[in-house]
Amino acid sequence: MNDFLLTCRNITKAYQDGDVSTQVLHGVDLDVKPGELLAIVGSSGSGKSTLLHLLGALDSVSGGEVLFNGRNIHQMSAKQQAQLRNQEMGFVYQFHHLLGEFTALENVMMPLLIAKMPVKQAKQQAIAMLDKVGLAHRIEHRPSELSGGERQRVAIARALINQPAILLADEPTGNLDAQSAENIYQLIRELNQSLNTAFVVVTHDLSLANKLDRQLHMRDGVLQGAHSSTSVGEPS
Ligand SMILES: Nc1ncnc2c1ncn2[C@@H]1O[C@H](COP(=O)(O)OP(=O)(O)OP(=O)(O)O)[C@@H](O)[C@H]1O
Repeated sequence: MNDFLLTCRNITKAYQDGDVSTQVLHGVDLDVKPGELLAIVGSSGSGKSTLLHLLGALDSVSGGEVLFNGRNIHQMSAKQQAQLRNQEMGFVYQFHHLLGEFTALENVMMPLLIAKMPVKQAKQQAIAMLDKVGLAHRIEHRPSELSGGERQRVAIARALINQPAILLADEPTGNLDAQSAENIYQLIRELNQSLNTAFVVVTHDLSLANKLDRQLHMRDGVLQGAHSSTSVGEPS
């Protein structure tokens, strides 16, 4: 047993397309502590998004294991994985994936309604979360009526509404100007402090990566220097 929220041991991933197998991850080890802000950087195609998907059980591993609070998430049933994603993990995708026909408020309420919370309570909590991300004045706007930075903030609010222990974010500042990117960083820091949410952020934005607690480099499907400084386990 250890104190890590998320642990990866020797994860491998190969994509199979007919007879062609593309090995993308070559044995990734990673430990994430509760409340840690971790950046994963690396060149395009090195496997960062692939790893993020495996951390959230959005795709299956070819080998190795991912433990969340000591539980192997790739051995869970589809139903258990869905519950894990709805209640214990949050995701912010590269292109936010907000539902265009719904307002900011409805988008943020959605995970609560999926978790069967009564509408009135879900609405109150979603308004409070949108207030936390600085969008109290935009709750009735649809994604097309929001700026890029505002959309990212709605996506973050939606990802955090169930108070997950960890948020997995793919390029949360991608396509944003410097000021909007700085605002997203400030938001991550504030939410981390007020909710103790751990963040694993895949990013090309080095100014964001440099401000987080720890930065790891993905090179050719291997994460360099991935053991936490307080890890007491045997180095691999
Ligand atoms: N579904 C798939 N089938 C086959 N190959 C894939 C698939 N998804 C990704 N790959 C390959 O896996 C490699 C890693 O992709 P991944 O998206 O993880 O990289 P990345 O480091 O996140 O890149 P970027 O910084 O450009 O987003 C790439 O070479 C890509 O072509």
